[in-house]
Amino acid sequence: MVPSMVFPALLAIIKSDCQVEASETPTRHLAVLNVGLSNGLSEEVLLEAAFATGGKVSRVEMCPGKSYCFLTCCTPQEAQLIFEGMHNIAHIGQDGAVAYMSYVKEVPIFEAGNQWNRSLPNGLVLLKDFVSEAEEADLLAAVASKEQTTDQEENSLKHRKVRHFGYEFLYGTNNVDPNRPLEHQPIPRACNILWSRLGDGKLSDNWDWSQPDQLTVNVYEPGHGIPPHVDTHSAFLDPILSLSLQSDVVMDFRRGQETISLLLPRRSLLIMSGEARYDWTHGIKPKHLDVVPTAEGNLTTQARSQRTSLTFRCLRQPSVCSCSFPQLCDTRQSSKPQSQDLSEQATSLEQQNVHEVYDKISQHFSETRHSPWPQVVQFLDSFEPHSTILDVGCGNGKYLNCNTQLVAFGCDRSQGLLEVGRARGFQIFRCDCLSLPVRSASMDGCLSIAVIHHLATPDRRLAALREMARVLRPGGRALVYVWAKDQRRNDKKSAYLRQNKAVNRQRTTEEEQRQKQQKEMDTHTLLPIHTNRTEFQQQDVLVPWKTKDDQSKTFLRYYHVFEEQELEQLVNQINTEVELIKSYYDQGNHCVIFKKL
Ligand SMILES: O=C(O)CCC(=O)C(=O)O
Ligand SMILES: [Fe+2]
Repeated sequence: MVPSMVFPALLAIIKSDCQVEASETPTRHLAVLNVGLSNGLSEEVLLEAAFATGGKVSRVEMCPGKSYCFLTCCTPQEAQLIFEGMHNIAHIGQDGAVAYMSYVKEVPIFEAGNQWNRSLPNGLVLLKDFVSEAEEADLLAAVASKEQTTDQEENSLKHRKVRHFGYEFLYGTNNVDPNRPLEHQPIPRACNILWSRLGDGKLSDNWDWSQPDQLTVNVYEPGHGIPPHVDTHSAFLDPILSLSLQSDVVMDFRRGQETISLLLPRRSLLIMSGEARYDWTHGIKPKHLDVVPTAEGNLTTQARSQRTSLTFRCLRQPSVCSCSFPQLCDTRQSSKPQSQDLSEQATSLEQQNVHEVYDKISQHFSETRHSPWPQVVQFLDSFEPHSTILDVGCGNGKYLNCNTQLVAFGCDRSQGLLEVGRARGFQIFRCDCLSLPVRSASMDGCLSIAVIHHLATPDRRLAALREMARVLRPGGRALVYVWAKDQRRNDKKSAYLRQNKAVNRQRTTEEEQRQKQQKEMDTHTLLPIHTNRTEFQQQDVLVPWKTKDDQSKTFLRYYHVFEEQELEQLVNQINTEVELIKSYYDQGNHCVIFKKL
């Protein structure tokens, strides 16, 4: 079969997208059509299917926002194994997408996904070959021995099996009870070989402890993992040690949206201290295969086998943490009021930092919003004359008269902005985007431009999309724009970042003011105040708005800035039958068009 004859349309798309040419004879490279990030499929499910064919993959390129991806093998023969085992045969992911393959002459390289070539989080140290194979066997025997597990059943609820020594780690509270040491189950003596190996080095200079008093043993079968977490600050001192036995595994460290993956080889010791212990989460994805870097700088897949890890910690007493990393610190968090539930907190945040702010800044805000975005206009122009369009969160109504052939309505929460729009003669009404007073299936099109990033929980953002899906008629289409966390694409700064240069002179005073405001707020909120016209460090932020007349007066608007693919994933969760028909990045915004089926 000549694949390029079979899927000319799909191949034409990848050719025009990434200048990749199909090859009629086998090469090392395969394009996998119909399998990609935009149809919700991950590298992992793809690799499992490829692995099952017996062919070995040396590199994977998932393409941001696309429904295809690429695999590279060491030889064309390997690629052929995968081609023959998968093309039009393999059903990938939960929905069973059929994989269509084609040999290609080469593979494009995308910037995304390179979480390997980054430097490690500060305070993270990996000591390879920390124990010998003989010591590994002794340690495994010591932590497995039956006499020591008498008063504790292995806990299979957590998938992986866990066993504790010294003190039990209580998963209900994520803490230990210092008054209840496991008297009959001390840390096995076999572990003592480890401390002398650490004791004399510089490594231990900043440590809070010299010998651990708590050990958790985790036994992972292939496919098991541990969710991203931080070991409770108030429960344990610095550092945390983890010895890997029996199998390599990849551990992911995350801070905000940054992810760094690290291969923990069998018999290595991982030391998490300082920032790595307090400010980054660590976790292991529940997978059978890991993607690991090769010495040549490629990626390859590696099957996991059973892995046992020994995590050594030392209790903190009293259990009050005084670290300087508030983000994940339970001591800091618990001093904040926690009385309201999440949705109440979300509504009050939106009330204070969205609705009230827009009401106050409406006049000035409206003056800064005049030129319509070309791609939004293009979307509006794609409708037949006399189509009904609802702009949800229409602000001053600038999209309502772009195409006078349409019957366009707008709605907004902000009384101030509505007044501006009303004065311009638009048909607008006041409502909340979570409950549109509009009949179901009545609109040909919906717009939501820079609106749902002001909603403070994923459920509320999804609910807003569902409302739009509800009011669309079958066949109707919606366009949604949200602010992207990533304000730079292909090395090009968004308009928002580009303004930075112009205001450089003010920068220091702005930054000082921001820090001052942040200090004042710290006692009741953990949301960071963003420094305007710089890249986003976090997804949930307060963005300052300075009024025109009184520069000293700053309003803080709440934003949830979106990660790559986050908006697409929300669209996939809308229950009404909708189809994502386009997603793109436009000057600092993630954008989707979806259609009601
Ligand atoms: O398996 C590991 O290496 C880590 C275990 C861990 O993070 C924990 O038990 O808190
Ligand atoms: Fe941990």
